[in-house]
Amino acid sequence: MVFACTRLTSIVKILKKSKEVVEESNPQQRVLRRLFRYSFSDWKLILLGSFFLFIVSSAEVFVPLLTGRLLSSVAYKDPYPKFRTNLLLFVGAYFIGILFGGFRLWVFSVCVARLSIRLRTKLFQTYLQQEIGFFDTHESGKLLSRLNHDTEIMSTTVANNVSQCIGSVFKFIGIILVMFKLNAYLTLICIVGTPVILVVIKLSGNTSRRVSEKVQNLTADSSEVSEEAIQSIRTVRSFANENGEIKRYTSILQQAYGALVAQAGLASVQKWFVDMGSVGLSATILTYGAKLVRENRLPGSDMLSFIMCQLALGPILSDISQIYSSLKTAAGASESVFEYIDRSIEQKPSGDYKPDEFRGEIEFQDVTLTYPARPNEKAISNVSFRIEPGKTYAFVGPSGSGKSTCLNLLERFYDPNEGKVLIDGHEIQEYDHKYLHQKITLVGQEPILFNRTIRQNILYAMDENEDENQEKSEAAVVEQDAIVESAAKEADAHTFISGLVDGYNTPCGQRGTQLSGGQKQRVSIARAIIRKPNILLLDEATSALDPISERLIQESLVQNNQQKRTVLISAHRLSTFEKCDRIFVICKGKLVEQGSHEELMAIENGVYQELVRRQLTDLGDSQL
Ligand SMILES: Nc1ncnc2c1ncn2[C@@H]1O[C@H](COP(=O)(O)OP(=O)(O)OP(=O)(O)O)[C@@H](O)[C@H]1O
Repeated sequence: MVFACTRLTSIVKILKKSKEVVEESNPQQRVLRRLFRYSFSDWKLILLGSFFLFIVSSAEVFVPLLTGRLLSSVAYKDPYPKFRTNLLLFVGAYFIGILFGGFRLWVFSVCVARLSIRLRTKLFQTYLQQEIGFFDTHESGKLLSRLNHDTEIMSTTVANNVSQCIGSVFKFIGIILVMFKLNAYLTLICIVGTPVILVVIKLSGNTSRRVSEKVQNLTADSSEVSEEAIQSIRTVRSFANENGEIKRYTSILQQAYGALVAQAGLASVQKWFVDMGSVGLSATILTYGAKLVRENRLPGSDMLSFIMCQLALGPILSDISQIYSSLKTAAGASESVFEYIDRSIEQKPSGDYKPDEFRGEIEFQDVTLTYPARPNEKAISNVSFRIEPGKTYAFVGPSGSGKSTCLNLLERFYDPNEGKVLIDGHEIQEYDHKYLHQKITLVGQEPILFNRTIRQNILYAMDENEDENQEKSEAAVVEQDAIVESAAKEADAHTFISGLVDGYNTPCGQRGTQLSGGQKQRVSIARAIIRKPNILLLDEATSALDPISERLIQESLVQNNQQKRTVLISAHRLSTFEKCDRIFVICKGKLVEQGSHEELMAIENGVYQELVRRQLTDLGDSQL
């Protein structure tokens, strides 16, 4: 007895010490604590679920005791009244366990769903607030895997474990109390054996965490590959590289399979140890118990109850071992999710400057930008220019020279590493985010449409459209339709849209794949101008259009610029830029020439002159 107690105390000390060391050095513990804090915001539900669990566990604890009593009542002279009472109690305990078990399941499933929603919303919100450079350096497949897969692991594991853990603790305490009541010596044997099993669980849990981290990373890689292949199916098909993509995908799955097999093997070994430990314990108890019964120190029915209690302890320990290893899995998933949630945005936050008057005068002062994905290469360096409001400017130059980069800076996709971008004399960072993007709109090189109708895509730019579910009056819908139609006309899109069977209600497909390149460009121009921006940025926005459509759009946006917008165009075609008020010639990230078409043509051996000459002789600009 003394030996048993000493052993128990030393094991408890070792466990305590190792816990302190692990807590200090192991960030996983911090991550898990944080995850639990997330789930504890549903404390009322958890409390309710715990109450149901308490009832279920209490009912289950009484079953072994009642079984023994049921058996001993048969030995009475007139066994039936006693037997009936015990039978009723026995069935009642089971019934209560089943009934409240259902309630418990329901409450904890609600907790899982709520936690999952909270985690996903938080992570999605975090993603959307990151600077654009973040998306240049983080693969979208990985981000989506964290959002869909890892948050699911976190919520199910945590909520289920909270439930399982509370249930196991209740049952464990209840059963130990019943066992003490039946026989203290036998109970002490049980208690001494239990920590040994717990140490096995702990040791295997550490390895299991490493393996599960690997599985999660490989799962993220596989979603990256599959997502890229599906999104680029046209390129895959045109190079007949379906098998190559399948091979890439299956090779990652194979690696994940290897890790999963190792994980399953580890779980089995752990289960063997735990179960074998339980069997060893049972054999010891049976031997000693039989001796006590033989010596009339313990009634046979109590021995039976004790064995049933001890058998019930096995699954509880097994549950605890599973809780431990699945918590390790959740810790792996949480680490990467929290890493994103905690990421500090590497861009100065927008200010709150919202002037009543916005003229649209732009100034670049010695601007240099290095993209985060290519930190050793300057995309543009020391670029300075001034743009007057209400005029049209063009950025011209060879491919990759830095034209789009200048426009990206005006959208604040990136902030300059050096120099300043000023609008109406104020640094662009000072402006309120929403305000700035109401005043400046970009039509990109490869416009992306959403998987919605043409009408919804154009209306995407209207602020009041933020809540799509909001009911609108008939008059408001008619007014909105008129606005959409007028924007589409200005973008020369109305004719082709009206020609479609479903007109403005035609779906565009994912990323606009159900429309032609030129149609997509026109819808995206309509989407940009419906916002009535003061500064319109057109980055190769008409490159896919036929010359007639391009001329029509130019006439409405540039020549008949009734709203006196400032228009900045990045273009390769002479027809697009020659009539602009002023042209900036960008070459290798530097502003090398500026002036009107005529002024630039007058520069002997100038870059612009060469560019035009090559276009006219149809050589293209690739060698500039
Ligand atoms: N997101 C990015 N991350 C890293 N480098 C980039 C990124 N976008 C552009 N670059 C690089 O910056 C340089 C300037 O690119 P930019 O898109 O401004 O050229 P451009 O003149 O608009 O070219 P094009 O006429 O072909 O559209 C190029 O070398 C390009 O490879």
